[in-house]
Amino acid sequence: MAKTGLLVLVVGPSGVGKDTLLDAARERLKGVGHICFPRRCITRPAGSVGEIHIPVRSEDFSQMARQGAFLLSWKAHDLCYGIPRHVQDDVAHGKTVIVNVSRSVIDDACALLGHDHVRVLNIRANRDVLRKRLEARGREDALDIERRLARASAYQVDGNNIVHVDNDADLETGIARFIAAIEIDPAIANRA
Ligand SMILES: Nc1ncnc2c1ncn2[C@@H]1O[C@H](COP(=O)(O)OP(=O)(O)OP(=O)(O)O)[C@@H](O)[C@H]1O
Ligand SMILES: O=P(O)(O)OC[C@H]1O[C@H](OP(=O)(O)O)[C@H](O)[C@@H]1O
Repeated sequence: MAKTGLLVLVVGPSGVGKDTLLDAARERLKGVGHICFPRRCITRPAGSVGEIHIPVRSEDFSQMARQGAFLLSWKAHDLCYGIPRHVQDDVAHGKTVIVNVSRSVIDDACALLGHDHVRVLNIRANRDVLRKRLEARGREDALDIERRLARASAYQVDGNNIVHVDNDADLETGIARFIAAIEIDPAIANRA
């Protein structure tokens, strides 16, 4: 793979604000030509609360995976998620591609693209904050919220290509920190 291009993995527990921060960054960085924010394929019905995604029927997802449609895929919360394969070409062509992924696929991404082509933005907030946000979002029922909170500490995210972003304050502060984490990293902001 050429030396340009970067895959930026936005990770963190459910409810921490990944999609909200990504939406804000997508809006604020839309004039920055080399940065893109692809949509994920998810076996969740269209029109659900939260992120805009590419809805895929469960029966179709496994076939798509077998056919190589996804660069990265995983299961969580009784759903399947996939990052479209074209992301690999985008990175190879010098794009900075920013996506929300499971913490479980960080190692896969590094193995596929090489450590030099992967950055991780680990979004953090404490458990009480997660609970309040999941309840306020209202997309999941009480049992699903408990399962999501139980999963919150299931993964340790550490390593030398990781930037931690605290989203424990108000939204504007969280957005400012997230954008700063993108803009301060020359590898993310300046690759063209
Ligand atoms: N800094 C913040 N202050 C207040 N509310 C926030 C903040 N950040 C996000 N939220 C709210 O918290 C809820 C959860 O955010 P969001 O859906 O973006 O989380 P997520 O990390 O993408 O979760 P999931 O992994 O479940 O998709 C949303 O309703 C969002 O509006
Ligand atoms: O706990 P881990 O595996 O890191 O994250 C699992 C998945 O859970 C969330 O799903 P959703 O967006 O709420 O459907 C995240 O977006 C991520 O894709």
